[in-house]
Amino acid sequence: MKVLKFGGTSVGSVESIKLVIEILEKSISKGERTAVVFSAMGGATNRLIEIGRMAAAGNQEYFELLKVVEERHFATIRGLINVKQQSGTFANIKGLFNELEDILRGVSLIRELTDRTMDLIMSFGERLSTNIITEALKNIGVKAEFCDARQLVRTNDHFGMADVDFATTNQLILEHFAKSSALQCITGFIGATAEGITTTLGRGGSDYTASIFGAALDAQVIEIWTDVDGMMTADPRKVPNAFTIPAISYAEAMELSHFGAKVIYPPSLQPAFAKNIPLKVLNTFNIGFEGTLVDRSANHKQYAITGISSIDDMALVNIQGSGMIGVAGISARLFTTLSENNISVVLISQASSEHSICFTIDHQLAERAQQVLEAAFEVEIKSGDIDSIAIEKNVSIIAIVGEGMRKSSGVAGKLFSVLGKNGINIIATAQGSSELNISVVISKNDLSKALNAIHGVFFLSETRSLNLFIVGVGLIGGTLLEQVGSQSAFLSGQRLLKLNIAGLSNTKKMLLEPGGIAPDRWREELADNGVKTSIPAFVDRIIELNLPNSVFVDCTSDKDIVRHYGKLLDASISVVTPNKVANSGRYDEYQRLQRTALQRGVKFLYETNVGAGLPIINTIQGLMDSGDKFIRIEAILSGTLSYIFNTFGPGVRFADVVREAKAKGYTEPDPRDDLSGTDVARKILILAREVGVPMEPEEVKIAQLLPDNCLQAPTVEAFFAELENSNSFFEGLLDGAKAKDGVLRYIATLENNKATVELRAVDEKHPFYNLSGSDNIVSFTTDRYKDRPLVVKGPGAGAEVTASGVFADIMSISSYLG
Ligand SMILES: NC(=O)C1=CN([C@@H]2O[C@H](COP(=O)(O)OP(=O)(O)OC[C@H]3O[C@@H](n4cnc5c(N)ncnc54)[C@H](O)[C@@H]3O)[C@@H](O)[C@H]2O)C=CC1
Ligand SMILES: N[C@@H](CC=O)C(=O)O
Ligand code: NA
Repeated sequence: MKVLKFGGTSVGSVESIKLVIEILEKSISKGERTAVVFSAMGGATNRLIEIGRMAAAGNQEYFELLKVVEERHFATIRGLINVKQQSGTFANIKGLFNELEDILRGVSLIRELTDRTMDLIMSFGERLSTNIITEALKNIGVKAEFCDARQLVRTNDHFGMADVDFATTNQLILEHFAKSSALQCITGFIGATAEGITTTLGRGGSDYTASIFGAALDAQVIEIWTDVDGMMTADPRKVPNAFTIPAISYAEAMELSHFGAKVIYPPSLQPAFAKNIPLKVLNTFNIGFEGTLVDRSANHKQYAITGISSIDDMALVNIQGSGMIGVAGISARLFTTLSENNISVVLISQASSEHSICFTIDHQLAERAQQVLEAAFEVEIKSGDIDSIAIEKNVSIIAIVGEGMRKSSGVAGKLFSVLGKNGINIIATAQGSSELNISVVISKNDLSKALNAIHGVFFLSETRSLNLFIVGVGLIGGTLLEQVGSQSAFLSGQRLLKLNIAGLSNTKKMLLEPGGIAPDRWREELADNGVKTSIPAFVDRIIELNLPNSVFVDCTSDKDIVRHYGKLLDASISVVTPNKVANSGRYDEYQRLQRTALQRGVKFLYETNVGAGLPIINTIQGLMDSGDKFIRIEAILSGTLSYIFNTFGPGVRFADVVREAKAKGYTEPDPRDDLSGTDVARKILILAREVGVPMEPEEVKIAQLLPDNCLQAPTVEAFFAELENSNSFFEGLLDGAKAKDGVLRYIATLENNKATVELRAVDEKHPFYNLSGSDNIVSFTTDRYKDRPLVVKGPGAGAEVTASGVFADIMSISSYLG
C-alpha cells in the first residue's frame, strides 16, 4: 500500500490536476495498491474562511465571493471532464454549493460563526476538490471512489484542531479498505465526531490525514506531493545555493521544520513516524526529480550538517539581576507566566552564572511578554534583585541541524568562526544535549549574509562565493578583471570558488550588482547600467548590502578612497589594495587600519604596495611572526627607475626611456611620483613599519636624483619637456658611474631605524649590479639571515605581475574564510 497526498498548489488548477492524474496513473499501473489524499484547491480554504466571516458580519458581499469560488470549481470540471460526462459532476458540485449557501445564509441571519460552523464551512474545500478529481479519474477509466474522511477519521469536538481517536479511526479505515478495491480518493484535513459533527485537524491537516491513513494501513511509503523539490538545505529564497536534501531523518526533519521550513509540518506526520513508515517529499511540477526521503535512519549523511533553518522576526527577552543567583524557582515562575499567557518560547539560554536568562519569542508578543513579566516579578524589580526586563527586537534565529554533529567535533567551532569572520555578532546561542541543533540569535540585518556564509562553509561540495567590489579599473584593475575572467573556470572547477564581481567603479560610473557582473562584459555593463560615481555612496551601499565574504579592492592611486578603508574594515569587509597611500600616511592611521582589521577578524592586504607581486610584505610578516629580528634592509624598490637605469645609455634619450617605462605600465599614474623618489620613499616607509619601526613619512631621507627644473614641473607634459632639457644632466650621471666601472641604482636602505633613499653607482661585486628590465631586489639581513641575506628578486612593476599579486591577496582571503 502506498498513500499519496497532493497539496493545494498541486490541485490548484486544471493543468496541475492533469499532472496529479498522470502521477496517479503511473503509480496504479505499477500494480501498487494506492490511496490518495487531496487538499482543497490552493487558496480555497482561506477564501471560505473569509466568506464565513463576511456572512457573520452581515456583509452580503459574501455571496459574490462565494460565486467566484463556485465558478472556479465549475471551470475546473469543464477543463477536466469531457462534455458528455460533465452533468453528473456539475449536479454533485452544485449540490455542495447549495448546501454551503444554506449554511452561510444561516450564519448571516444569526450573525454568529462558531468554531463548529467554521469547521463545517472549511470542510467544503476538500470535499469539492476531492469530488471533482475523483470524477476526473473515473472519466478516464480509473476505478476511483470518493472517500469522505468524516466517515473514517473519528475525533473529539475540539473544533479547529480536533484530536483523533486512533483506536476507532484505525478500525474504521481498515474495515473500509477491506470492502473496496477501488482507488480511494480521500478528503484531507477533515474528520467528524462520534455524533457525525464535522471537525478539522488543524495546521498541516492534509498531511495528517495521509499520515493517519498510511499508519492505519501500514503503508510502505507515504508520498507528499508539493510544489518544491523536496526539503532543501536552506530556504532557497534566502540562499540561492541551497539544494535538495536527498535523505533526512525524522528527528532532523522535525528540527528543520520547527524553524520555518514550510515544506512539511512534521507534527502532523507523527503517526507515520511512530510506525517507521518512510516518507517522500516530491514535486508535482518536477515529476522525475528524486525529492527528499524522510525516514528513521540517519546514516545517509554526506555533510556534518543536514540543513539550516531560520526564523526571521524574533524578539530576545533578557531578564537579569544579582538577586537571581542561587535562587530556586525563578525560571519556573518565568516560564509559567509565559505559558499562562500563551507566549511560546522558541529558544532559551542561561549562562551558568545564573545571573541572567534570555529567551526568544515571536516579535509580536514582545510587549505583552514584557508587561506580564514585569507584573510577575514586580517585587523583585522593586527591590533591585532583578534589573528591568530588556527586550531586543529585530533579531533572527538561525539553526544548523544534523545528526552528523553528534559524531564530528568542530561543528560549533566552524559555525562561530564563519560568523566571526563575516563580522556577525552572536547575541545568544543554544545547543540542546541531543546535539541535533545549534541555534544562534543574531541581528535580523545580518540574516541573509549569515545564512549564505554558513551554507558556504558547511556544504563544501557546493561552490562558495567571494564578493568583490573593485574601484579603479585602469591598468591594474582592468588586468585584474581579465585575470579573474580567464581563471574563473579553474577556480570553480578546482577550488569550488566563485569570484563574484558584485560592484565596480571608475571615476565616472559605478555599478553595484550583487548577482554579479560578467568579468568579460564589465565595460558594457558599467557603461549601460552604471550610475554617476560617488565613492561614499558606493561604500555605504556595500556595507548596506551586507553580503557574506565581501572584499573591497582599491586599484586607484586616489588619496580620498583610503579614508573609507577604516569604515569598510569596521563593517567586516576585507580590503585588498595596490594603492600605497593608506600605508604611507601618518603612522597612527596605518596602525588604526591594522588594528581594525584584527579586531574585526577581516583582512587588510597590500602585498603589491612593495615590489608588485613579489612576496616582500608576506616574507617580512612571516619572519616577524616567527620572531626574527631585522638588522638591515637594502633594496631597489622602483620598477620604473630600475627599468630606466637598465635601459638608459649612449644614443638613448632619458625622456624616451621614461616614456617607455610609462607605456610598459611600470610608472605610477603620475610618473613624477617615481622619478621624484616619492614612490620609493613610501615603499621603504611601509617596509619600516612592517618590521616594527613606527616611522613617519618625513623621516625618510630622500636624496633627489632629478634636477630642480624637473622636480618643479607643474604638469606631466611640462615634466617630460624638462626631462628633454636635462638630457646632458642624466648623461653626466651615467658617465660618473661608468668612471667607477659601475651602474646607477636608486637604493633604499633601512638600518638602525633610519631610512634613506639615494642614487648610487654600484660595481659588479655588488649584488644589485646584475638586474634587468623592471627588476626589484630586496636584501633582508636579519638575526637568522646574518651571514648571507635573504634576497627576493624579480620584476617589480607592470600590469600582469601587479594584478596577479592583488589576485593572490584575494585568494588568501578566500582560504582564510574557509
Ligand atoms: N603599475 C604598477 O606596476 C603598479 C601599480 N601599483 C598601484 O596600483 C594602483 C593603480 O595603478 P594603475 O592601474 O597603474 O593606474 P591607472 O591610472 O591605470 O588606474 C587607476 C584607475 O583608477 C581610477 N580612479 C582614480 N580615482 C578614482 C576614484 N576616486 N574612483 C574611481 N576610480 C578612480 C582612474 O580613473 C584610473 O582608471 C596605483 O595605486 C599604483 O600605485 C602598485 C604596484 C605596481
Ligand atoms: N611605479 C611603481 C609601480 C610599483 O609599485 C614602480 O615603478 O615600481
Ligand atoms: Na609585493
